Amino acid sequence: MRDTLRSYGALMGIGFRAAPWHATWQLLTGIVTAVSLPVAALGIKIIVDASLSDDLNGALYAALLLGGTCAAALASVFYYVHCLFTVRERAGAHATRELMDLVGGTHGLAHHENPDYLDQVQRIRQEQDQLSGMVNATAGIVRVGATLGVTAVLLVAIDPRLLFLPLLALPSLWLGKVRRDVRKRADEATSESERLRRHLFELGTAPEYGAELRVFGLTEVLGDRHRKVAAEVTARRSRADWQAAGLSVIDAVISALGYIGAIALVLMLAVRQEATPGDVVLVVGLAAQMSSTVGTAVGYGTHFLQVLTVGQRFTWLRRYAADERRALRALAAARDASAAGPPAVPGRLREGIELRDVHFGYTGGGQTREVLRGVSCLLPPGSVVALVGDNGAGKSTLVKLLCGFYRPGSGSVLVDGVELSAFDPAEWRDRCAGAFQDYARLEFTVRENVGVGDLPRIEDHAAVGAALERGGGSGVVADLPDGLGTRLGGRWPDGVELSGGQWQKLALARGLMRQAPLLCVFDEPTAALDAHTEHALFERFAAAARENRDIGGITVLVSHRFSTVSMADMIVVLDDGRVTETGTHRELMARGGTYAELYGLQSRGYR
Ligand SMILES: Nc1ncnc2c1ncn2[C@@H]1O[C@H](COP(=O)(O)OP(=O)(O)OP(=O)(O)O)[C@@H](O)[C@H]1O
Repeated sequence: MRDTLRSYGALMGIGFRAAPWHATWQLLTGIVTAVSLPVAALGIKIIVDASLSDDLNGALYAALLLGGTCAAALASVFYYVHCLFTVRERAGAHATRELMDLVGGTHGLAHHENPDYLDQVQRIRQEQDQLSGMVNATAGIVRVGATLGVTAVLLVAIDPRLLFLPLLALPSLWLGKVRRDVRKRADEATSESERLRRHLFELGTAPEYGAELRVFGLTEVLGDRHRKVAAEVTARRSRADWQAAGLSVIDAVISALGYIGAIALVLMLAVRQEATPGDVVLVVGLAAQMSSTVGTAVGYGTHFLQVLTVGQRFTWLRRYAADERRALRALAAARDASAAGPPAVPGRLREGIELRDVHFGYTGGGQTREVLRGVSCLLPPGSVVALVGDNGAGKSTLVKLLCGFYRPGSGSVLVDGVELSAFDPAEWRDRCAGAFQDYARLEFTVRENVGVGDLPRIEDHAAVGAALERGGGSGVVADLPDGLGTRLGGRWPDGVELSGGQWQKLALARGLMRQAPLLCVFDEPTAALDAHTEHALFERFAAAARENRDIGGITVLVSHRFSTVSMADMIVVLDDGRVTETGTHRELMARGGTYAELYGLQSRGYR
């Protein structure tokens, strides 16, 4: 219950922080709109009774009441709708911004491997529109409550037995919930098939898979599978729709019986002179309003529960991020409390980076699978180190540990003898640079795309130009209509789409923006480039790294092309999470081990 209240408070907080006045006015004008309907029915009753008893003044006052109520209702409806859209829009922007901060602001990458985290984030991303809907859902429920409340008072004033009419909202609400559950069960039962249906559609229509589908003649197979899965989904969901329709009929019958019962009761009272003709008109009017009020209540109730479910995920994510921040603060406090204070990241590396018996595993499905099994090696200062090994040997994982994205399960990563985890993570990150396999295609201008690699110098055209030159991307820019100012990405009217290799060259340039990094990693960022271009680029990186020797910066290259890595000062061969060989190309060739064997195989393949 506390969690539910907290989620509710969080979503209302978003609405009220984003648009405080509009949110308040939405609630207030909602009440005015809601009350105006039964009050208008009351006005009609007074007019009828006053006219029948020749009370001209009473009829006129009632007419004024009616006119005033209608005017207030009309004005408040307009303002209500204006407030609704404003709150939704501003709260939506506020919520998505917070969502980006919560997901992107989490320090490491480990949470991206946590299945619970991934599941929650995926669902919130799908349902993020709902995050802005709590003020609206609340305003709707308040409206319904106000209408039912005033209606109940008016009916009780005629005869307390008429109270059963608003109470009939309860079975309607219950049936509405049952209908929602029926549909939800059908959605859940078909969610996997639905995901498959979407995946098949995506495969069949995405341009990037077009060539492969045609070569393998898969278009028809995919179409058949899609039809079959879609038929399954539709059959299950239409069964649920029929059940829901049956429940709606029961609901309608109960409402109709209530309507008839209320009119019969008031007519009986009128015959016995216990109710006026105006009372009959009032009950008929209120009973007619009742069915739409109950329908609205069911709609808003459902909406409220849906928004609340997303809100619970959102507060889960907030808590997760807060726990992570707390853990980081505790770490920082521990660093601060140590006698020497928190160590500063060195200006230059003197001893290098040492991996000492590093173990690391990914956790998923309640199990941890060890990927690095006791890795030990020293990356000397000022060196270019190449990491090689089969697919899945653990190269990328090692690179991420060096960047501080993950912490070893056991063992140490020491930077000049100091535990990497002892540094302020942001400070260490500022001294790292490079490019990764999964580089981002930032659809900004070329200057921004590259310049974000060193935010303080994003406007520095010369720095961006130099990084492009080093990353082999100058030729890409030369062909673009507005040079560095060209907008990238095919989905924009003035955007230019690039090839995979061209995007990759920009990602490389981005990774080369920072000045004097202590650690520069290139984790297969050249897979889309041909072997010669990769070789030339890596030679350039290595030359730049050697120029940077005075600060002891270490460059780590990961590649499957042995001809490319042969120029490194040190080659580390990883096999199934263990270092099996280290040395220069010459030393490893002389040893005649795995490296020599794979190098030989590859060079024969190229011949
Ligand atoms: N995020 C992850 N969650 C779970 N397991 C992972 C994750 N990333 C990698 N692994 C597993 O860890 C092992 C090492 O992966 P890693 O990406 O480090 O290898 P790699 O040597 O870089 O491979 P490749 O040359 O194919 O890029 C693999 O078995 C992989 O399946």
